[in-house]
Amino acid sequence: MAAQAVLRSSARARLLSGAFCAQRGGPALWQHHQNQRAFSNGKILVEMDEATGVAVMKMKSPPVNSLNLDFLTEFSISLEKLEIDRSCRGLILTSAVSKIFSAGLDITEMSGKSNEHYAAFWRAVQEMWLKLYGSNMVTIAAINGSSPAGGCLMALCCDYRIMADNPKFAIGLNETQLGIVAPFWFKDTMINTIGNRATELSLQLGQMYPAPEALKFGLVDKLVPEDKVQSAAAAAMSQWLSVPDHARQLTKSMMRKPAIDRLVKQREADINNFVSFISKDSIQKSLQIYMDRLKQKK
Ligand SMILES: CCC/C=C/C(=O)SCCNC(=O)CCNC(=O)[C@H](O)C(C)(C)COP(=O)([O-])OP(=O)([O-])OC[C@H]1O[C@@H](n2cnc3c(N)ncnc32)[C@H](O)[C@@H]1OP(=O)([O-])[O-]
Repeated sequence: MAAQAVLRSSARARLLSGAFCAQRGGPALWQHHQNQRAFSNGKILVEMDEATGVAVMKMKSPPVNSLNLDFLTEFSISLEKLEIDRSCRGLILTSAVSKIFSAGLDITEMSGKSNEHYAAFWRAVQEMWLKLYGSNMVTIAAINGSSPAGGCLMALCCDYRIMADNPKFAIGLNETQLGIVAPFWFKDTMINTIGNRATELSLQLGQMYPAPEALKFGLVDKLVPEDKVQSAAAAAMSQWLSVPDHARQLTKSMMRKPAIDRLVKQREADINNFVSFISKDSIQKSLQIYMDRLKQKK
């Protein structure tokens, strides 16, 4: 629980100190409408049902919800805001972009930038993971589209995953396909979900799994028709919320704390590793080739 408590109190301290606010012009305010409260930071829309204590967070950064520095900052601010709101017990994470959950880390943030930029970017990726994986809320991913790499990581951070039953939508940690390496905490998150052997296969091959295969591997928990993803997530949420919060939270922390502590202990070293890796000429070349291929495929 210590890591959890530290996460919570440091999140609150940063929010109250306005560290993020000064930088981005302040957190968005709640708008009230009957039993609903909502706020938007631009790339993130949040609607909370006051009767159920469930917030739905929609990622809205077209064309592909790629995770750039702005997006990650807004995401972490939004999550902090919900985390410190005692009336919010559950979070459904989904996408407002058709056919895409998230394309993962924004590759342009990892190409042709300064080492200072890479360090700030990686810290924001770590922050997103620490907050989402360590959240006290029940978190359910409503995966309504493709979800490679960092998008898959976000889904894996949630307690339960429901995906649209469409073989065109794929999910997985495909980093090796780009010539880059998922860090140990991406790997730990996947091992904690699907086990060691399946993770080894997935990570070495950079495998993307179409939705039906993802279900077989346990990468997602349930497939439903595309138009039922949100309602299925809401139904699963009521089941999860029927468990007393304190018992569920302690159990979640018991399962996840070792992985969280591992990153907390070596955050700076992990940032340094990322910066020295990503700034190598050979890695920059690989990313360039991958981006060119993405554009040519059109
Ligand atoms: C060590 C670090 C660990 C790394 C973790 C990661 O997450 S690594 C990340 C690993 N992530 C991946 O490997 C995902 C790669 N992406 C895909 O596989 C597909 O884009 C898709 C399936 C998400 C959507 O297919 P679709 O046919 O619906 O859409 P489309 O393909 O036509 O793309 C539309 C526009 O978005 C652009 N763009 C796309 N993704 C990214 C991105 N991540 N970033 C930036 N830009 C991206 C794309 O170039 C195009 O731009 P244009 O030409 O309009 O200027």
